Amino acid sequence: MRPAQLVAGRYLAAVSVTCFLWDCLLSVGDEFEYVWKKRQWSMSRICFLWIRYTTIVGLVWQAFVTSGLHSALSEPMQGGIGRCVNIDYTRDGGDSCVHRSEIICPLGAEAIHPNTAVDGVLRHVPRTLVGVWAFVSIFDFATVILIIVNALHQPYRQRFEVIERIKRDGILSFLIVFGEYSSEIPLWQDALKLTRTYPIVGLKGGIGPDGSRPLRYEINKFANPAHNPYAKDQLNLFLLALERIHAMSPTERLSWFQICGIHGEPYADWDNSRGGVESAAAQWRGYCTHSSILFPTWHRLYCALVEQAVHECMLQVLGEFPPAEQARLKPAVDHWRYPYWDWALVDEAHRIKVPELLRTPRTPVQRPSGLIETIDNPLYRYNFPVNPVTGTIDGINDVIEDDNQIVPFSRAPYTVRHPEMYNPELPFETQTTWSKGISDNDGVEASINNGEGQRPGGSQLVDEVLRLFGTMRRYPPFSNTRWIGDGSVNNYKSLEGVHNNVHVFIGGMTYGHMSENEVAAFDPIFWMHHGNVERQLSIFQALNPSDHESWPNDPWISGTLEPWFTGRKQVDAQGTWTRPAGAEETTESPLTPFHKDTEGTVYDSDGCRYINQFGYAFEELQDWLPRYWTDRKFNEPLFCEDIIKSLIDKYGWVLPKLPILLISLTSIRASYP
Ligand SMILES: N[C@@H](CC1=CC(=O)C(=O)C=C1)C(=O)O
Repeated sequence: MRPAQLVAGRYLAAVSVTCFLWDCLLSVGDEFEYVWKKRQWSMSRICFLWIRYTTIVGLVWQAFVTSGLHSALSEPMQGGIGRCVNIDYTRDGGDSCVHRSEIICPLGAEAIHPNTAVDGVLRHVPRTLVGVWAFVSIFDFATVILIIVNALHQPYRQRFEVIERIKRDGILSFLIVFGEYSSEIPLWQDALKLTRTYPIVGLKGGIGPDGSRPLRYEINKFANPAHNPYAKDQLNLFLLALERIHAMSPTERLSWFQICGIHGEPYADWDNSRGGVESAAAQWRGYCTHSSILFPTWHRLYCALVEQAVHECMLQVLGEFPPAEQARLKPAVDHWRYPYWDWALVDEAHRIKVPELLRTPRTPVQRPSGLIETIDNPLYRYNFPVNPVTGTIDGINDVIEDDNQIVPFSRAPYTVRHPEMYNPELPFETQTTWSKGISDNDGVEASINNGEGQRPGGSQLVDEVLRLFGTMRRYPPFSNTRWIGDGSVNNYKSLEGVHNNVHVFIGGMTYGHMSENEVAAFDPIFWMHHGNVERQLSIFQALNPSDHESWPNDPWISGTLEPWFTGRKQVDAQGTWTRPAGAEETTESPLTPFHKDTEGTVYDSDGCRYINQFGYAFEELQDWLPRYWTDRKFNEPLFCEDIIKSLIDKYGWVLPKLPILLISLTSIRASYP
C-alpha cells in the first residue's frame, strides 16, 4: 500500500470510530428503554445487539490495527482480523533510507501482502480470503433484512420510527464503511491479483508473421548500435527498469527480492506454490533444481520469468515519457529481450573479459523527463533491503561452508563478486568489500582466465563449451552433473557442470554471492550468466533435433541420439522446497513455482520444451530466415551447419589444441547429405 493511503486509512479509521461511538452514545437511552428493559428475547433484539456490538468491536479493533500500535500482534491473530506491517527498509547499507510503509489490512493482512519483515517468510495467499468477505457481507445483509421484516410487524407508528432509524443508521454506516474500505480498494485489487498465479508466457512484442522473434543479444552486441538497431534506447530503458525492480518492496511478488528469492533463500512460498519440504538432512530448501535432470528446463522458465517481470517495469517506465517519446520508444520496448553474457568469448589476446556494463559501479541514464543522471549501476550489484531494527536482511542467513568459514550474507547490504575472505574476528564494518559491497571484477577475470582452486579456467572454459556441442548427443548426460544412468557417452562435462564453474569463478573461492546456491540469483550477473546457459541449451536442442535417429558417421556416438528425456528418470538426491530428497524426476515433474496461467497450472519440462513459445531467439538460431526454407520445407541440415560454423567462428581458436573435437564437429557436418 502506498504511504498516502496508509495515512488516509488511519485518519478514516479514527473518524469512523469516533462517529460511530458518538452515535451509539446518542441512542444509549433508547437502547436501554427498548432493548435492555424488555424481558422477552426476540429475533430483532438479538440482531440489534449483534450488529451494534460487533460493529463497535470491529471498528475499534480495526482502528487499533491501522494505528500502527499493533506490532505485538502475533501469529494466532493473523487468521482473524489482521495486522499491520510498517517497514522502514534502509538501502545503501544505511547511508540513505527508504521508508516503505506497507499495508494495513483488515482480515488477513499477511494474506494480502506476504510479510517478510516480521519473520522473513513469504506467505501463501489463501483463496478463502475472498470467501471470508463474501460471508461477512451476506451475513450483514441478512441481518438488515431481518430487522426490516421484524419492523414491519410492529404497529404503524413504531414501524415508521424504526424505518427512519434504519435509514439514518444505514446512511451513516454506509459512509463509515465506504470511507474505511475505499482506502483499501487497491489492496483488494492486489489481493485478487495475488490469488491468481502469475502466468509465464514470454514476450509477444516484435514477433513477425514469418515467425521471426526478437533476439536475446549477447550483452556487448545488445549495447552496440552496429548490431542492435535499438541499442541506445533499449539499454536506457533496461537500466531504468532494473533500477525500478530492484527498488520494489520485497513484499511484492515481482520484486527483485522475491524473484531472486525463488532460487534459494528466503526459504519461502512464492506464487501460491506451497513448499517447506524437509525430508532429510541433505534436503535443499530452495525451489531451484541442481544436480537434477530438471536443471535446464527449470532455469529456462526462471529466465523467462525475469524477462517478463523486467519488461513489465519497462512498460511502466515507458508510460512516464512524454507522449511523442513514448511513440518513438514503443518499438524498442516491443523488441527488447533480456541480454546474456557469453563468458566463453575472448578478446584479441584470447582473454575473457567481464563486460564493462556489468562491472562499472555507476552508469548514466536518461530519465523520462529528459534529465541525464548517473545512477548506481543495477547490473553491477543489488542493494538488499536491510531491516533497520535487526541490521540484517530478513530471510537471508549466513552460510557456514564445509571448511567452517562463515559467509556474512545476512548482513551484506549488497551482492559482491570475488570479495575478500570474511574474518569473523574483525568488525564487519572494517571488511569493506562486504560491508560496502565492493566487487573485484579483475579478480573474476583472473579466475576465469587462469582457473581457480580445482577448477580449470580460461581456454579450458572455451573448450568445455565446444565439447558440450561437439561430443554430447544425449540430453540426460548433457543436462546435469549427476547423470549416472548412462556411461556410454563421452561425458566430458555437462551443461550444469560448465555452468557451475562460472558461478564459482564469479563469486570466487572467497564465497561471493554467485558462489552459493542460496543467494546467487540476487547478483544481476546471474541472469546474464543463465541467459547464456539457456542459449547453450537451445543450441544443443537445435543441433540434436528429435527426428534424427542416429549419427552413424560420428565416431563418438555409439548409440542413438536422445534429444530429450522422455521416459527417463533421475533421482534427485537433494530435493527442492517442493520435492523431497530422493524423489524421481521425469519430463512430467512439476517445475514449481512456475505457472502457465492464472489458474495455478504448473509447468513441466514438456511444457517448455521449445523456445519459440516464449517469443525469443538467439543469433545462431534464426530458423525463420528465408535461406532455410524452400517450398515450405525447413532445411535442417543447412541450419545445423550454420550453427556449427558460428560456434567454430567464436570458439574455434582452441580447436588446434583439441583434435578430438575437430573430428567430432567435422563428422557432424559429414553426417548431413
Ligand atoms: N554450488 C556450485 C556452484 C553454484 C551453482 C549454482 O547453480 C548456483 O546458483 C551457485 C553456485 C558448485 O560448487 O559447483
